[in-house]
Amino acid sequence: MTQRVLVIDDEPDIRELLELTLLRMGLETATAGTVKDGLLEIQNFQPDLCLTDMKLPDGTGFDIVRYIQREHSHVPVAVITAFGSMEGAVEALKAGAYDFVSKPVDLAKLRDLVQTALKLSQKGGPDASSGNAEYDAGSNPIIGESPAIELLKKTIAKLARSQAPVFIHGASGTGKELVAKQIHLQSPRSSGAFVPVNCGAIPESLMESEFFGHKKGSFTGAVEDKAGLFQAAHHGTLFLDEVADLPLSMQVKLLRAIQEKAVKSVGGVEEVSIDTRILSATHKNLEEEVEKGHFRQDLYYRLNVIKLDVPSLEERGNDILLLAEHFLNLIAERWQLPKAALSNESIKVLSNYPFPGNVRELENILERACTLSDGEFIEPEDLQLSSIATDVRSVVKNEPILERSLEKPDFSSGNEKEQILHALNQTRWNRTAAAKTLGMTFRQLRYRIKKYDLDQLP
Ligand SMILES: Nc1ncnc2c1ncn2[C@@H]1O[C@H](COP(=O)(O)OP(=O)(O)OP(=O)(O)O)[C@@H](O)[C@H]1O
Repeated sequence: MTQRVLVIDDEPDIRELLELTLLRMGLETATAGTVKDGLLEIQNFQPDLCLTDMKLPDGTGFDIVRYIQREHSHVPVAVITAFGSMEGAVEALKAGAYDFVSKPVDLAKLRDLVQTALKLSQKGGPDASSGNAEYDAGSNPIIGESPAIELLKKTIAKLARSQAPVFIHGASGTGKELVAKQIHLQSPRSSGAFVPVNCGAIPESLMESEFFGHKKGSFTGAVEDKAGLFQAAHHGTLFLDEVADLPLSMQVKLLRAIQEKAVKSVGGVEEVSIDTRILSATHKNLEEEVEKGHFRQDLYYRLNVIKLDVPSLEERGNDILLLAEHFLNLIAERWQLPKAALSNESIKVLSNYPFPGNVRELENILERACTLSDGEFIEPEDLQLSSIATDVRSVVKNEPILERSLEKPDFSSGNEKEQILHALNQTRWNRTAAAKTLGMTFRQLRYRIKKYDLDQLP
C-alpha cells in the first residue's frame, strides 16, 4: 500500500517542494498551512508520517507534535526548524518529535529521514509503547523482571521510535552498551550497523581520522582512503561510550558533525551527508564534567536530549538470580560443559551482595566460581566475594566472618594458563595427575582446559 505523508507548512513554495520530493519517492501526500487544518488532515488523511514547520500562523509545530503524541502516537512526526535553531530542534525532540530537518531543507537528508521514519509505520503496531512488533532481541536480550528493568525496557521501546540522541547514564557494568544496542535493534535502523566506540581508547592524534575517515596521502601512514566510524554507522547507530573522555578539540568537531549531519574526512574537500543516530554513555557525572570545564556545554546539551538512567544491579531485586541463571547457561554453552547450579547458601549470599561492579561483576564472579567449584553446586566459597560480601554473608547467616577457603588454588601471582599447560605437559596430559600437581580437582582443571581452549592443542 502506498504510504502517506502529510506536510504542514504555511509557505506555499516549501509545501510544493516537499510535496514534489515525496511524490517522486512514490508516496501519497496531503498538505496543510495551519495547525487547525493540519489537525483535521491528520484525522482525515491518516498519514504514516507527518512533516511540520515549527512556525505556523495559528500556533507552532509543538501543537502538532503534542497532538500526535497524545492521539496517534504510532505516527512519527518530524519538524522543520529555522536555520541555526538548534534549541527548537532539541525541544521538539524532547517533546516527542521523531527527528528534525533544518531550513533550507537539504533534500537528500529529507529523503533519508522519510525513508527511515516510514519503516516505523510499516513495522510498528498501533501502540507505540509496545515498540516494534517484529523486533527480535536476538542473542542479547535484557534479562530482568524487576520494576526498574520493566520500566527500562518500556523506555527503550519508546526511544527506539525516535531519532533523538539519548545519553545513557549508569554505573560501570550496569549494561549501558547492551541498552544502546537494544535501542538500535528495536529501531527502524536495525538493518544498518551498530557501531560502538570507546572514546577513551582512541589516541588523540588518530581521533579525527578514526571518526571521520581520511584520504590517501593526507598524513604519513595514510596509504589508502579509509572510511571513519561515522561512515560505518551510516543508516545505523553510532554509540559513543565513555564520551566524557573525548578531548575538547574533538568535542568541537563532533558537535559540528552532529549538528550538520555531515562529515569531512581528513584531507577531504567535501562534506558528506551522514544519516546516523547518536547514542552516548559514560559512568562519569557529565554535568560535573561540564562545570569543571572538561566537557563542552553545547555538546552536552546536544547529546543529552533524552537521558536514560540504567539502574544498578542492587536496585533490581530478584533479577540477580535471573541473571545468574542466564550467565550459568552461557558459561556452560561457551565451555561445552554441564551447567553448574547455585547452592541455596550461594543464592542467599548473592542476593545480599551489593555488587559494586554491577552485572559485569556478577558475570565475572560466576565465571570464576565455575572454574573453582568441584561439585555439582557452586558453594559460597567458590564465589570468592570481596570482604564486603563476606561481611554481608556473616550478617545474613548471623555467624562470624568466615575466612575465604584457602585450599583453593591461588594463581594470582602467575599466568594461570601457562602453569596449567606446564603441568599438563609434565604429566603427559594425564589430567588427573596434572590436577593433583596443580592442587585442584579434576573438575576445576577440566573447566580451565575448556576456558583456555587447551583441549584444541594437538
Ligand atoms: N540486564 C542484562 N541482561 C543480560 N546481560 C546483561 C544485562 N546487563 C548487563 N549485561 C551484561 O553485562 C556485561 C556488562 O554490560 P555492558 O558492557 O553493557 O555494561 P556498561 O554499563 O556498558 O559497562 P561500562 O560502564 O564498563 O562500559 C555485558 O556482558 C552485558 O551483556
